[in-house]
Amino acid sequence: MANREPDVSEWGVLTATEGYGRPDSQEDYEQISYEDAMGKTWGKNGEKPYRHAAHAMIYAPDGKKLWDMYENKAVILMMMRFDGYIGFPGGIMDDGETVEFGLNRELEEEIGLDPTRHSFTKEDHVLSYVTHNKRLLLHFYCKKVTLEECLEIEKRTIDADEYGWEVLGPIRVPMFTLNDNERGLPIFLSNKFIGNAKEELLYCIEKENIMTKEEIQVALENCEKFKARYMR
Ligand SMILES: O=c1[nH]cnc2c1ncn2[C@@H]1O[C@H](COP(=O)(O)OP(=O)(O)O)[C@@H](O)[C@H]1O
Repeated sequence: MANREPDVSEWGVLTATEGYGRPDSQEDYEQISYEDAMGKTWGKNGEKPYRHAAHAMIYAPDGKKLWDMYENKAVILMMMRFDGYIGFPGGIMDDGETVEFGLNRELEEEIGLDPTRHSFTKEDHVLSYVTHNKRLLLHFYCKKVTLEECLEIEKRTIDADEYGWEVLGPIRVPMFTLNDNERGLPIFLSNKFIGNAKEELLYCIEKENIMTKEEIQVALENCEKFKARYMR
């Protein structure tokens, strides 16, 4: 039988969610307050309302030195997603779920986080955004844990239900820069990140006093210099 492109209607469950995972433009992410995101029904009359999604950064202060030279300022957990983008664990809320309940459910499914030990609450909320393109209200959370807890959380990720499917593996952000000013965090920042995950990462690095605004700026400038030389 001749090869034939499957019709979109044959993609099954993917057709319902496929739009959410698509590459997107940074301009479409507008920061809003948590109250604004929660306080009204988003979407025009007669259209399906926007959905909520939540993602989270788990980190611990570090201090270990790479080759006895480069101090790793923190262990920050991200992940390689099914689509090749780097992001934080989390996802879209099911109907009727509160955002924090749905976030804890997603974290258990995606990284095996034990909700009896590390449950996320409103206290951990950092930022909210709306993206009209994807009709999503995005919420971002951040939690500091001890280094021991962080390493244990990281280990559990490969036993999670979604490991090997939606989540292809945990990733640590290199929180150091080698003395060529590029290898480490600057080159890491040249990766492809889903949604506004890169901005969320940098926001939390500053907010949690892991690096100063100036240090982050230098890393971003060195990332751009690297990209100008090696990427098209
Ligand atoms: O780490 C993140 N930070 C910010 N937005 C994200 C992140 N990960 C995903 N998103 C956004 O949320 C949408 C849905 O998230 P995700 O793909 O995790 O949901 P799902 O696992 O329920 O399908 C993505 O298409 C993207 O726009």
